Amino acid sequence: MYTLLSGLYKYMFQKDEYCILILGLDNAGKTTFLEQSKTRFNKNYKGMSLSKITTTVGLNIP
Ligand SMILES: Nc1nc2c(ncn2[C@@H]2O[C@H](COP(=O)(O)OP(=O)(O)OP(=O)(O)O)[C@@H](O)[C@H]2O)c(=O)[nH]1
Ligand SMILES: [Mg+2]
Repeated sequence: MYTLLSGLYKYMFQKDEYCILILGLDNAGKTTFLEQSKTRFNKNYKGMSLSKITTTVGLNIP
């Protein structure tokens, strides 16, 4: 019974999770696209100014 109820709860309230790979050459606009997407779809996220985005060194894990 507990499993049934917890499964129903998860089905109703859990958010879907997606994995997205952004692939492109240097200076293709990957970081800009990521920042713009986060700004557009996350109301609480205050986006980085476009002029401040420079070449990414290492990883960019959101
Ligand atoms: N005109 C134009 N410029 C863009 C667009 N998207 C990004 N840029 C510019 O392209 C340049 C590189 O953007 P980045 O987002 O740093 O590119 P990146 O793919 O993350 O680069 P790396 O981190 O070096 O791999 C920046 O000067 C951006 O302002 C676009 O849609 N149009
Ligand atoms: Mg980058």
